[in-house]
Amino acid sequence: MTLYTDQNSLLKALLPYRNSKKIGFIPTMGALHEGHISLINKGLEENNVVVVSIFVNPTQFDNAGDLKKYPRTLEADIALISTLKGTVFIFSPDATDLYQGKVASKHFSFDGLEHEMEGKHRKGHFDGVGTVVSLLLKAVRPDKAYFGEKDFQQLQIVKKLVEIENLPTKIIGCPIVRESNGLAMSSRNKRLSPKQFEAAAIIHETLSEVNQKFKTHSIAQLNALVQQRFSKNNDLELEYFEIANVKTLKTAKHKRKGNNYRAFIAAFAGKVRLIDNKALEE
Ligand SMILES: Nc1ncnc2c1ncn2[C@@H]1O[C@H](COP(=O)(O)OP(=O)(O)OP(=O)(O)O)[C@@H](O)[C@H]1O
Ligand SMILES: CC(C)(CO)[C@@H](O)C(=O)[O-]
Ligand code: BAL
Repeated sequence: MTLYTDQNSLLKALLPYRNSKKIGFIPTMGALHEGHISLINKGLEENNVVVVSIFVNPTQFDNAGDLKKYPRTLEADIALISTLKGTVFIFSPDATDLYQGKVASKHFSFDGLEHEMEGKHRKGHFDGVGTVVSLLLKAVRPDKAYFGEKDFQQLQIVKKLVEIENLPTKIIGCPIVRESNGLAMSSRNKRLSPKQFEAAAIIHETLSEVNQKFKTHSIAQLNALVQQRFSKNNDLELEYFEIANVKTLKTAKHKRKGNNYRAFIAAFAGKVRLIDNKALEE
């Protein structure tokens, strides 16, 4: 493991890998957990070197409190990555080095993907994500970059970004890694009290119930079921539940033959916002 805190030294270190070797890339905001490690290990299996960026990107936050409280655990992240087998470069720049000037978002159109779910509830979020991922992909120039399905909408948007910007990187989606109670691993889980952590299992339980009932129930019935389940829970507040088409991410009101759907939840445990999703089997 080697730590780089500026683009120039990272780019120099990557030079010997540029021609015949493969470079894998895992962008993160740090506070690493087993979900991130699964992405890094996949990157190590498929490439000669893996770059892990650790950068809490201010332009994708619409909530100053969320940005301030975002867990920052660089020393522990370095220690965790040091236990892995293979060549890993950690890239942990400051905002001015990465943005090379004004720390601000560019505006993107991702064929409307940016207006759904997370886009509706976190203003400017996908402009911030698009801006920073574009900067990172242009700097690192990886063969493959790995993103988790926990942030399924982000994964689809990043695939669209490389298409729009004609970038050569292949975007790989990776399955969601969960805690033993089913809660999707997330850096923000570190902010949950033990009680909230247990209560948050309702998110995955609900998605699993929706999946079990998807064949036999209408979307309206499933919406009602989810609202009712959350209304009985005092620790979690539902922000949205949506069944959406996997390609357009548009809300599905009725099931249509030949379409694939996924169920999505965002919920608050106190001030901590959690998201999860599940593929629905017909
Ligand atoms: N449980 C998980 N399983 C698989 N991939 C994950 C998981 N959690 C995060 N990732 C992926 O890791 C990458 C970096 O995510 P990020 O650093 O934002 O961590 P996070 O745990 O999603 O944090 P948070 O949701 O609190 O921002 C993203 O591609 C994300 O989808
Ligand atoms: C892709 C990303 C690293 C961009 O800041 C972030 O949105 C994340 O960690 O999912
Ligand atoms: N993992 C998604 C990054 C964010 O919540 O801003």
